Amino acid sequence: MAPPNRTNTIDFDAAKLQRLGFTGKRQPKLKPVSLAELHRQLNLQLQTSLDVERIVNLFFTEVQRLVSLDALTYLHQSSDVRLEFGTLASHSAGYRLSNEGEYLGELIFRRNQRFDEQELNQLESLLSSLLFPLRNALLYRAAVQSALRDPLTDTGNRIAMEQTLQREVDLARRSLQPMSVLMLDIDHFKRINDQYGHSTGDEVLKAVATTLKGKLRNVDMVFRFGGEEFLVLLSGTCREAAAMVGERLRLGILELQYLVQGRPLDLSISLGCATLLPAESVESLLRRADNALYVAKREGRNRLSMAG
Ligand SMILES: Nc1nc2c(ncn2[C@@H]2O[C@H](COP(=O)(O)OP(=O)(O)OP(=O)(O)O)[C@@H](O)[C@H]2O)c(=O)[nH]1
Repeated sequence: MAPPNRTNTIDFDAAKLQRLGFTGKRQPKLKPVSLAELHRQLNLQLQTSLDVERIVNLFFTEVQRLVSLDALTYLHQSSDVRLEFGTLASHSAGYRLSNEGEYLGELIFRRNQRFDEQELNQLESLLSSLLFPLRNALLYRAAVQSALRDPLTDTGNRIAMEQTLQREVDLARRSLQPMSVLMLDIDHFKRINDQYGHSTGDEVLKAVATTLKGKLRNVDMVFRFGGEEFLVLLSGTCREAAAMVGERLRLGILELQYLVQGRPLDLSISLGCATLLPAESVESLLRRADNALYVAKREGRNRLSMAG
């Protein structure tokens, strides 16, 4: 038998907030003292962080003082957030959270035992304490992310690249996993700007970035760290696999049919590939990738060169 699932929509406008227990009216069968106390505690605790994961985890832990749960899932696709706490269970109660039209994600409570009406009322009431901390954390996350993105190509910017590289190098060292980078540059990009204008140049940059992203796995990261220079970070990737990815990207750009004034542009990229050596620094890894890129340019462009 399929488990009974409940999906509800909650719009936390002012009226709803009142209905959830701030009107002074007692709700049937609720435990007003402990519910009120939990609201008070949640209001204090959830304000202490701007981290979405920490807030949802705190909420999951605290709510269990009133309603037992086995798991909690929180999803906010456009922010790229998917959180799972606890272990999967057969019964669920899902809520679509929004505040005055602003979508704040989906929250699913899960449990092996069916939820009763009183528990659902309590959960719904407690959700109101999550609302504003969660909204603030999502806004903060969006602000941080936009500070790390290149708005033209929607790839990571130089700051993001530096932060991520250091983290990934540390991780690769600790986990003894390989890691490679591809540094790439559009060939004769200046000619495109000179011949067709800067805005066409911008459109070409966007098309190249989109093609690169389309040819990579989700876990691979693309950064635009200079005018027409990109870095692809390939975690868990050895030299041979990185060379294959580099070739795939080179061919992808070569096959890109970008039309200007009805005619396809001749587009190509040159790439330098370097694989992290034991105890190597980020600076050294980048220097080797840059040297390899220089070799690819010198040897005629539209090619991949491997760092020694
Ligand atoms: N449209 C546009 N052009 C940019 C941007 N950033 C840098 N550029 C241009 O990119 C060009 C880079 O030129 P070069 O460094 O000479 O390189 P190239 O013409 O690609 O030649 P090779 O790399 O040697 O193949 C310059 O004309 C810059 O003005 C940008 O954001 N938009």
